[in-house]
Amino acid sequence: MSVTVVVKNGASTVGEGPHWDEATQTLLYVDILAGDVHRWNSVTGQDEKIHLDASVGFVTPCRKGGYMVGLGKSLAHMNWEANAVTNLQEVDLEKNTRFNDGKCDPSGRLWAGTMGMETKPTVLEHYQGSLYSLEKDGTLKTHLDKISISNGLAWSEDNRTMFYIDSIPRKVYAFDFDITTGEISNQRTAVDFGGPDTIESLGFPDGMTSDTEGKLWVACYSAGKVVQFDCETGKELRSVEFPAKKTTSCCFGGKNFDELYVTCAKTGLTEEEFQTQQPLAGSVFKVTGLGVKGKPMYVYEG
Ligand SMILES: O=C(O)[C@H](O)[C@@H](O)[C@H](O)[C@H](O)CO
Ligand SMILES: [Zn+2]
Repeated sequence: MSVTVVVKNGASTVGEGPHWDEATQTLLYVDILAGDVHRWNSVTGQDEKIHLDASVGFVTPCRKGGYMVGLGKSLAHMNWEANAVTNLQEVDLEKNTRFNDGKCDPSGRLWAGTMGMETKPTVLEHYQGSLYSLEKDGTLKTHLDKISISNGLAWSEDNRTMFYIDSIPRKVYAFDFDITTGEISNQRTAVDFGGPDTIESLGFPDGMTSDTEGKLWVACYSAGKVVQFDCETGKELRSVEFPAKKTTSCCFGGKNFDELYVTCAKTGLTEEEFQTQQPLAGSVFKVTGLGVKGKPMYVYEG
């Protein structure tokens, strides 16, 4: 197994939301607080970016062209070439929140959640966020409220379970998932990161993905790790370490979906800490030789 840097310091704030675009062999990711969407071309090695006028929590391609982004409190469609953004839905009207992580489910519906504004990483007013879905017909549904940091999403191989992270309780939740109606029910804890004594070693669960064996790969923010968990037992199976502490999310990519791409944040480090301790903060990493695979990511079908 080896970890390499593919985009050194690609993000200047919070690198997040990696999405492998199979058709173009590019990796999309966001730099949340900078308001930037990045596109790294694995063939040419070029990293291009587009700047939007609010924070951007996630990016995901649309079947019809362009991308969906979580822009401030809006779900918006972005046309990269035209540098044009169209707001489709606005949420949390009375609240001081922003969209954070988002991802499409196996039927092409978009799921995304919000969080309160952090005064520094992981410090924020709790319970201000909600989890939403944007149906393929463009309607918005609210599924959960009182979320603190809405984060990673993943679905089981049989599409009957949805996994979802709220970073502050430090839990990966499982729900029964009805792919036809898009309803979630029967919330339980799949992985519990444990009590305060485990913050040092495991950090906060952040973004995640699943492999073809149905195991979850969870980025452990502030621990500099991505950990593979068995979602049936909640047990840690394997751990991959990175030369940056604020690991935020991961996805499988590459021609065979056997490479794990990992984003991380720089926000919260002083310039001195960045220079002397974590000069790779904000970079995008690639892990090869894991011996597991993911599969093509879902896109918005609306
Ligand atoms: O990456 C994210 O999802 C958030 O936007 C970040 O702010 C951090 O990860 C969070 O502080 C720890 O969970
Ligand atoms: Zn996240």
